[in-house]
Amino acid sequence: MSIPPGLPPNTMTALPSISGRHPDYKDDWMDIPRTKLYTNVFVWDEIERKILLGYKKRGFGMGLYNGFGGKVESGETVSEAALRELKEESGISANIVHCGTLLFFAKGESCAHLVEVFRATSFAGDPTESEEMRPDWYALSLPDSDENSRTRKQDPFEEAAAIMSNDLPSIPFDHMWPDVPLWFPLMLSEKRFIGRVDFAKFKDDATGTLKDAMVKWWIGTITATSDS
Ligand SMILES: Nc1nc2c([nH]c(=O)n2[C@H]2C[C@H](O)[C@@H](COP(=O)(O)OP(=O)(O)OP(=O)(O)O)O2)c(=O)[nH]1
Repeated sequence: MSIPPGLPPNTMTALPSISGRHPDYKDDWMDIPRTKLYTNVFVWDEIERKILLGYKKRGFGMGLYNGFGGKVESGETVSEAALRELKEESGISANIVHCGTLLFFAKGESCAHLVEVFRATSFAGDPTESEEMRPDWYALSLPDSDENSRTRKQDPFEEAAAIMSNDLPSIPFDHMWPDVPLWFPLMLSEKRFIGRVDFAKFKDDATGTLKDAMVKWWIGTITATSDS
C-alpha cells in the first residue's frame, strides 16, 4: 500500500509497513479539512528500564496515559514546542531526538492532528505533576502481541533485562490511545516511522456507548528520504 495522503510528500521509502482496517469500515482514507501540528515526547531510562508517562487530567485525551506534548504555537519550531510542552507537563528537560510523524483524524472533526514524536533517553529534573498531567514511571516493555512476544523470547538480553526489572507497574497500554501499540515498538528500537490512523465512532459492546475506534491505519518504517 502506498503512503497515505496527508503525510510528508518527500518520504521516499517507508518499509516495512503495518496496515489494516476495521472489518465494518469499507471506505478509503477520510478527507481532512485542516491539520494542526502537535508534539509528543517519550522519555525512558535504558539502564533502569523505566519510561515516564503522563496521565491526562483534563481536556482532550482525558483519562489516557501518553507522552508529553501539545500544540505547536506560532513562532516556535517543532523542537521548541516539544521541549516547552515536556517542561510544562512533566517538569523535566531532555535531549530529544525526532523519531516519528503521525497523522490522526477522527470522522466528523474539523481538524486532523499531525503529531511529531520525539524520544529521549537522557534528561534532567524531577518529574512534577502539573494541572494537566500526572507523570509517573512505568516498567519499560512492549505491548502484548504475538509478534512482540516472539521477538522477546528470541532476545536473551531483553529477557535478562526483564528478569532484572524494577517493581514499577507495567505500561497501561489499555488506557492509552489505541494506535500506540502499532508504533511504540518502532520507537523503542530507535527506528524512524511515519503513519496515519483514521478513527470513527463505533458502539462499544461492553458499555453500549459510542467510542472512537481505529478504522484504517498505516505505519511505515522510514529507510530513506529524498533529501538524505
Ligand atoms: N497516540 C495518539 N496521540 C495523539 C492523538 N491525537 C493527539 O493529539 N495526540 C497527542 C498529541 C499531543 O501530545 C496530545 C494532545 O495535546 P493536547 O490536547 O494536550 O494539547 P495542548 O496541551 O496544546 O492543549 P491545551 O493545553 O490547549 O488543551 O496528544 C492520537 O490520536 N493518538
